[in-house]
Amino acid sequence: MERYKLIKEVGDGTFGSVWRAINKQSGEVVAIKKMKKKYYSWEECVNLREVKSLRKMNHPNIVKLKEVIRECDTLCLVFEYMEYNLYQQMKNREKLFSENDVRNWCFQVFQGLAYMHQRGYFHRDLKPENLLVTKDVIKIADFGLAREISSQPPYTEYVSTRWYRAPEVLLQSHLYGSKVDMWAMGAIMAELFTLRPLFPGTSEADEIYKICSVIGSPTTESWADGLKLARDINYQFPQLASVHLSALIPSRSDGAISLVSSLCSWDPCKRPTASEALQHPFFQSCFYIPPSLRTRAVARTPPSAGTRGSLDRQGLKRYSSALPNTKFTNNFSSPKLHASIASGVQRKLDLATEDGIKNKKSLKTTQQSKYRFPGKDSPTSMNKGRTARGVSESAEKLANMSIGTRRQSMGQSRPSPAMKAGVNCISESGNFVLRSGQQNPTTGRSLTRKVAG
Ligand SMILES: Nc1ncnc2c1ncn2[C@@H]1O[C@H](COP(=O)(O)OP(=O)(O)OP(=O)(O)O)[C@@H](O)[C@H]1O
Repeated sequence: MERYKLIKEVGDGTFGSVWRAINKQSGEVVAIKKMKKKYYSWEECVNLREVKSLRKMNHPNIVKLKEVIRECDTLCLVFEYMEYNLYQQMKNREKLFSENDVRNWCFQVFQGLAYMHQRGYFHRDLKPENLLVTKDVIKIADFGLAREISSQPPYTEYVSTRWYRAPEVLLQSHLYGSKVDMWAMGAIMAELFTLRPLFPGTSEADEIYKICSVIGSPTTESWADGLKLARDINYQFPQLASVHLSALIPSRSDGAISLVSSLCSWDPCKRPTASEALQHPFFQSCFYIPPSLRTRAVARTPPSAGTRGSLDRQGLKRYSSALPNTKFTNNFSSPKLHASIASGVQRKLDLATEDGIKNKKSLKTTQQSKYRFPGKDSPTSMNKGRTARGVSESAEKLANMSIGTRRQSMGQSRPSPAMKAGVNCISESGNFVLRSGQQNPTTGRSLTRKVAG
């Protein structure tokens, strides 16, 4: 760690505090995530989900893990540095993003997701805070909850930030998969368009209520499996009609509305895969430029997005049924500040109401979304209890909405017994470098929690 100079804390998440730092030798600016938990063995570090999954990823839209260092039982993950997260981009903005901005970002994220899903991983915690931006390039970060698709369900940990959490996870399905990322992307896309969260639930029950009030309560046709999941936990969906998304996301193209609508389908099987999303007519003007083919001529284009001349017929056909009577045009209307958006509804989770799930009122009242500040009082903060206890509590809470409970069995990895602390390092190349005896007494210090920027 003495090779790096820490400059400024730029993020404080559940698992680690993130610092902007400089590599003293090369001058390279990096982001160093200092994990809060102590790591008493190197095995523990290399088996960490974030390390295991990220080491296998090499994609322009996935944040690069450059180095892993264990020093004095503190684990530090060294990443390429990114300037902002998407939430920071949105929070103080008054003017809406253009449809092209949203298109370019989403096209890149879907490429990262398609790569990740094809490699057998899904992220499980996509949210604006985990999408990092430098100039017009966007990358997926925070693989702390990433799962191998081939790993054996049931998945029992507390998963994803509530506002972006897929209905099958809210209903405690143990068999969910990569489509949870697609749901989250639908919610994120809508938020990018309006600068307001689409489903700002104040509790898990309210989250389902908010979803029902936007996409309508599920039916046998729209999600038979979901009705069964609800029956299993004695949960009754509130009966609500859907609202056309164009009313909530005004002044956006039919293609944009159609994509958000298909991503936010109750039934995971009806959500497009990331590769299918890339074929959606919304992206008809985008194309992928493989890194090896990039030239100076396209240097100003985001590394993985460009302009595609011709409409992808297959994509149009696939999606023409998503919204009947939808015409796909390239005629994107200029964003107008909708009155309700201009009024500045933002988000802050009322923590007091989180437990109000037992209060049946929470199922009936549509809560007003409020301002949210990064790292504080956000639904993210609820993940601070991403523990076995958190799961059983949430399961119980949801079941308490009506009658009866279904208990989950939960496993949580226990830290290995303390081992002699040394300095371990794994580099970008994937080679292990053991640097024992280079302990830096200062690196074990505890950091104050502070959110910068
Ligand atoms: N590579 C990076 N470059 C710049 N900033 C970063 C980088 N990685 C993370 N950050 C900042 O730090 C914040 C927290 O990082 P991260 O999500 O990895 O931590 P976490 O403890 O896993 O958080 P969470 O509570 O979301 O699980 C991010 O939202 C982002 O603002």
